[in-house]
Amino acid sequence: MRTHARAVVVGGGAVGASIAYHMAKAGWTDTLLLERDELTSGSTWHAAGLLPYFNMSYATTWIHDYSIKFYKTLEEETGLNAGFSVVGNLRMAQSKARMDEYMLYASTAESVGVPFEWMTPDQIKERWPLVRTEDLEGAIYHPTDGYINPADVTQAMAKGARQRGVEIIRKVQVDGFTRRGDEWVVHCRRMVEKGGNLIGGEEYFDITCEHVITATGNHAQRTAAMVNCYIPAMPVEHQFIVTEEDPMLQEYRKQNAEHPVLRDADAKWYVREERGGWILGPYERNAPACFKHGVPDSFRADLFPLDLERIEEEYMSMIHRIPSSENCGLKDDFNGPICYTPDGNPLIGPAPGVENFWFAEGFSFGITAAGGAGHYLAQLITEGEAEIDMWSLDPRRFGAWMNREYAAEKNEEAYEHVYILHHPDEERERARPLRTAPSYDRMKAAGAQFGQVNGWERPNYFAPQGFDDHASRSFRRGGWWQYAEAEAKAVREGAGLFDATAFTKHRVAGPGATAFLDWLTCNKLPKIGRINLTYGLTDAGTIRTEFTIVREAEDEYYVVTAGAATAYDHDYMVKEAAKKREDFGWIEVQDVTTQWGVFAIAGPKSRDILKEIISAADPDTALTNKAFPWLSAKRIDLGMVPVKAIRVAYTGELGWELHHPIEMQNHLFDLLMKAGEKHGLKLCGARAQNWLRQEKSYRAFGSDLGRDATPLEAGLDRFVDMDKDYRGKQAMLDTGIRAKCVTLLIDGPADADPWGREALLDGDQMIGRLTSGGYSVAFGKSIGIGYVKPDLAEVGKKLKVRMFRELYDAEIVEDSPYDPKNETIRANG
Ligand SMILES: NCCCC(=O)O
Repeated sequence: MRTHARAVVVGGGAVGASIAYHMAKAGWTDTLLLERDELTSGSTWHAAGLLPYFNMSYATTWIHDYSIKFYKTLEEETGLNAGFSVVGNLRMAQSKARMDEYMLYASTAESVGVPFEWMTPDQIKERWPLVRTEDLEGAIYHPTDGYINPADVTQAMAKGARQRGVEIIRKVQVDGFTRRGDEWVVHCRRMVEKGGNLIGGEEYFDITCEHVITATGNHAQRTAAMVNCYIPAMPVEHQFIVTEEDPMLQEYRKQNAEHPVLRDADAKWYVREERGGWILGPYERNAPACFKHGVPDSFRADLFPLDLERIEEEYMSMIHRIPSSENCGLKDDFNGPICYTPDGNPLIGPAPGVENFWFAEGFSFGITAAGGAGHYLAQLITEGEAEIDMWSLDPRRFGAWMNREYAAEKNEEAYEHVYILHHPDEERERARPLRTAPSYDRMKAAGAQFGQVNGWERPNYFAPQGFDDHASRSFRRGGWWQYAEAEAKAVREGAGLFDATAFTKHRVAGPGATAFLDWLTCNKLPKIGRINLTYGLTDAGTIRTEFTIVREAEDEYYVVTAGAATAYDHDYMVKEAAKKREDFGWIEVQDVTTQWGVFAIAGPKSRDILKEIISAADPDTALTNKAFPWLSAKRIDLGMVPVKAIRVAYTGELGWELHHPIEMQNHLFDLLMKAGEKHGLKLCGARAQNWLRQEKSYRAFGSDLGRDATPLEAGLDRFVDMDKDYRGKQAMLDTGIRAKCVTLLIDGPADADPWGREALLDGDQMIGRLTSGGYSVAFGKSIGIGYVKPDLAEVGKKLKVRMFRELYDAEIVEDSPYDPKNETIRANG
């Protein structure tokens, strides 16, 4: 019996098999895969096997692209034919808005290099006459994807893994994990078998390893609980039905090739051919989450009963779209659990708070994702970093505040959203409001239209009462655009107040704190009372986290990071601090996010407003440049509220962040609003802020800054100290400059701004893409931040940006096109 492996993969579905294969391919041949039943016996066996390219997320698009290309190579390597039918993928649109959605998606496809074509209704009809097209606007067509046999592709990957040295052991149940020194002990149980028959009784044994990777599908919550984690990976019932043969389809097929997989997103279904009939896969409303409290042990390769009523609408719409299907009876049905997460993306990466333990859970597109997920996760484990930015899939993007009830609500919503029109300005509605700052009700009464960051409600913009945000959403300038424009102007001309309570805040203190942060980040640490913007790097030298560090005392720091990244940053700092305590001394890392509310006041009038409420011997001088210089931090008192005031403003105007005890937020809000009345203080939201920061070329973590660019590529040289040593420095230098971040002013269409994913072209060559986009009130045109080939990153360079299939002029401008000398930020008074 095997007692040790370098890596143990738990779960023998498509994802687990792919991970084992890719770990071995990466050189970790001492990998063991454990499966409690037979390979594929979880969700894999009842998956429909679709391999769609279409996905709005970059990381997921890369992953799907890898899978599709990889599956095409498997037969040659393993001799097993996985049944890949490269029939293509026709995604139909019933409305202009849907075509707009496809055009935005096409930006992702174009920048990743995924082939696609546009089709008119007539072209569809000509090629596939069984499809009704008179109510269609058009379609996007991917010729290179299709579908595969899920069980066969899993077996092929498993065979490939074995050929590369992986051992696969079936019928082994993992009951727990214990950390022993630097190792994991995997506690296993096996049913005693003889000659293929269970003969009763159980065998218990342990396997030790360096790394554990779990791909346990519907069992994800139980698996995570074994290492004291909660992850919101919970299955939702998904049904699909198979019809009897369609005589008209059979007739058609005598002369023609198979139909592509047909997707009528507006009708919320896919349809593909299956043995002369059709498979219909609906993504209907009201599909229930299941196994909220775990999968019963009795549920093995089982299914739920079909609920035909729930999918009646989608069934009828298939008949509308393919009239010949009306006469086909129902031959078979599947209603099985498919794992979801609150945002519909899988969880691929480190387990929060746990060393050398990796999740590959929550896959709702498991067959399409398996190949790429295995490949990039193996890179992450064996090389320390993947070549794509995996942040949007990182398990730590979800906070520790989530629970089963939340997951059930959101995962049902994610299921329903598979085919819903995804406006880039969409805000999903379920499980809200949940995390609210105290001023939420006041903001709401003032017209706030909220978005969500890590569950926190945060105003996107303020509109008159009765304004319908949902109806205002668009791929172009939505109904909210005018309010964001007014807010952005108010900040440039007067003053605006933003709620930034969602920011992640940590206290890092102790005798080892200074040496630790100095090693963790690439900029010089600030002096006491000052702040610095700085970056934590990955081992590949790319940007892992953006930190605003306030030094409050010699060994005491207040560290502010992105609101979306609380668990991600906490996990990173805690794990790294634990490793460095021996070298540096005691380091305390405490998440204080929920203790501090944050307002940001910005604009030329912001000082005048604060003067009215500051408790100081001389309010007129307390906030001057001398008393309170730019990039410094101080404790001040505003009314009765003790405030950590930080002189920065993400909008690029004179301003302060006011970090205050969260329980005093309403008092502070009322004070600010009253004092601001005569100065025209305007409540503002994240949309205006996002536009304003682009005028200053302030990069946003998560879109402009991520694990695929070094700070030097991101043009952040002024925040990079070349003299000191820090994590990732050498790798950053070795990487060189593969692409360069630039700001562009864009003469786009009259009714739209870029969203930050559009392709950039030089002539007809794609040379980069936008990572942010919006509108500039200072220049009266669209603006964007993006990455281009380094030799083209010259001020004045004229490029084209593709929006809605058309090319528009874009020009690279000097960084910080608004107030390049920072005069307004430094304004005295
Ligand atoms: N399991 C994914 C089904 C949705 C789609 O292929 O469009």
